[in-house]
Amino acid sequence: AANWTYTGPDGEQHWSKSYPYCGGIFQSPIDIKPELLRFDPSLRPIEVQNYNLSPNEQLTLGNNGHSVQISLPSTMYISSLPNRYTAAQLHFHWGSASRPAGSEHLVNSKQSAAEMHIVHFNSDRYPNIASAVDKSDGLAVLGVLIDIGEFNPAFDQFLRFINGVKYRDQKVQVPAFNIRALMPARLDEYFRYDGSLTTPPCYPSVLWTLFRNPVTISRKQFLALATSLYSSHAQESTPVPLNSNFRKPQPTDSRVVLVSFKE
Ligand SMILES: NS(=O)(=O)c1c(F)c(F)c(S(=O)(=O)CCO)c(N[C@H]2CCCc3ccccc32)c1F
Ligand SMILES: [Zn+2]
Repeated sequence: AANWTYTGPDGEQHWSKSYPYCGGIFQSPIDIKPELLRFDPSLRPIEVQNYNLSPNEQLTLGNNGHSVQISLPSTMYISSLPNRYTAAQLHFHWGSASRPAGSEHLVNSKQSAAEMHIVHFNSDRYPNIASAVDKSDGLAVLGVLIDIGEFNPAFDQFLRFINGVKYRDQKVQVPAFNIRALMPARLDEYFRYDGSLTTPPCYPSVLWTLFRNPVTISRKQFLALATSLYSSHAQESTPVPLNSNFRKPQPTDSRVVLVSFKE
C-alpha cells in the first residue's frame, strides 16, 4: 500500500484513495467545542492496572516513520471499561520547532504542543490488536495533551534515548518505567467520544478518552521530540525530518462528546 505522509502527494487529503475509511464516518481527531459537550454522570474515573513497570523490565522504543512509539507489555490494561482493554503501544504527535503546536485533538480550537496516545485493544473479545483494529468495539485510546512548561522527568525516561531511533525502523531497548507518570494526576476528568484511528487505515474502531488536564514538558524536551527524528531510513540520501505528524480536525457530523466533569 502507498506509504502515507502528512504532507505532499501522499498527504492526508489523499489518504482515502488507498484507505477508504479515511474518507468515512466517525473520523478522529476532532475540535472539541462547547456546543458538542454533554455531561454524563455515569462516566467513571479511568482506572489503569500495572502501569507502574519495573526498571528490571525493558521496553522497545521505536521510530516507525510516522511517530516514536513505545511497545507496552500485555500486563497493562484499563479496568474501568465494560470490557478489559489491554495496552499495546504508546506514541506521540507533535508540531515543529518553528510551530510548537501539534496536538491532534483541539479543545475549543486550542491546539497543544503535542499529544500522547496510549493504544489498547479489547482483550475480552479479540486475541490480539490485529484482529481488534477494525472492530467497532476493538480499541480504546487514552489521549493526553502536552503543553510546554515545567520540565517533566517522566518523559526523560525515554527522551534520553531518542537519538538511538533517529531513523525509520530503528529500535532500542530502554529500561521500563512508570507509564502512569506520563499521565495527568486526575483521570476522572475527561472527554469521551466514538472515533477512529487518526492514521491510515482510519478504522472507526476507537473509543476515545481525552483527559481534560494537559501535562507539561520543557521547551528543551519538546525540541528533542520535534527535531531529533526522521521519517526516512538511515541510508536514504535525503533525510526527511519527522515533525508536524498530526491529522487535521475531522467533521464532527452529529456526534456528541460526553464529559465526565461539570465545571
Ligand atoms: N493516533 S492513533 O490512531 O492512536 C495511531 C497512530 F497515530 C499511529 F501512528 C499508529 S502506528 O504507530 O501503529 C502507525 C500506523 O498505524 C497507531 N497504531 C495502532 C493502530 C494500527 C495497528 C496497531 C498495531 C499495534 C499497535 C498499535 C496499532 C495508532 F493507533
Ligand atoms: Zn495517535
